[in-house]
Amino acid sequence: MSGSSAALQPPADAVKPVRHPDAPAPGELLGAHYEHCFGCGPGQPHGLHLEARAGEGVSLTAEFTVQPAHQGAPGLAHGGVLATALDETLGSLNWLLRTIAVTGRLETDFLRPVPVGTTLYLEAEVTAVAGRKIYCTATGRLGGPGGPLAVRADALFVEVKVDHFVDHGRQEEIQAVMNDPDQIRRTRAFEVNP
Ligand SMILES: CCCCCCCCCCCC(=O)SCCNC(=O)CCNC(=O)[C@H](O)C(C)(C)COP(=O)(O)OP(=O)(O)OC[C@H]1O[C@@H](n2cnc3c(N)ncnc32)[C@H](O)[C@@H]1OP(=O)(O)O
Repeated sequence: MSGSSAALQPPADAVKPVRHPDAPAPGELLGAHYEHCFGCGPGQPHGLHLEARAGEGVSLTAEFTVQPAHQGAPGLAHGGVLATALDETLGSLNWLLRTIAVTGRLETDFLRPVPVGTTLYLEAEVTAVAGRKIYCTATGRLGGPGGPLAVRADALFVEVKVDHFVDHGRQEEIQAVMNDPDQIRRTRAFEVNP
């Protein structure tokens, strides 16, 4: 069974999402938003190393190859890892809106088992925006963009300020980010250039 709950139905005053004029061009790789992110960071040995690429409008594609470290059952991807891949892909959409947002709700359907060694081809798009609320949807297919549908998700992201991370993140990691001028510049650009 699939289909999102009432909590993920955009309200009547929701509007269509608008791609930010400074969003990466269609086809461009988005790059990691944080080196140690479990979803996309190159500094996480057992992370997903998911690579997202801008699409048309407020959409993107992403790929993730299931590694032995991602198993739940023998030889199969753990469902939580697959949910992470969907979450990360959906979160990457916010680069196209140039908005900082975190997952408020994520509803996932697991339709087919995903073996270790499989590359999951993900597609995501923002469907509606209502104030700070960003509604989006994603699919993951086996072996190719036209392959069998294995997972899908609907989600609500909520826009936050950079202070969200500064206030709640562990001091050690926050300080390390604060000491990295490139990271600060990248993040602040979202706030002063909405
Ligand atoms: C450095 C940069 C790097 C960028 C970093 C990017 C990281 C991306 C990583 C991938 C994505 C993640 O995993 S992010 C990590 C996982 N997520 C989190 O840690 C978020 C934890 N939750 C929270 O911090 C909070 O609950 C928030 C921010 C989501 C919402 O709190 P808030 O700011 O006080 O806002 P609040 O008033 O409660 O909610 C605003 C509106 O959203 C609705 N809303 C909120 N939550 C829900 C919900 N679960 N289901 C339905 N609706 C909800 C409310 O009803 C309300 O609607 P209305 O009354 O206005 O109609």
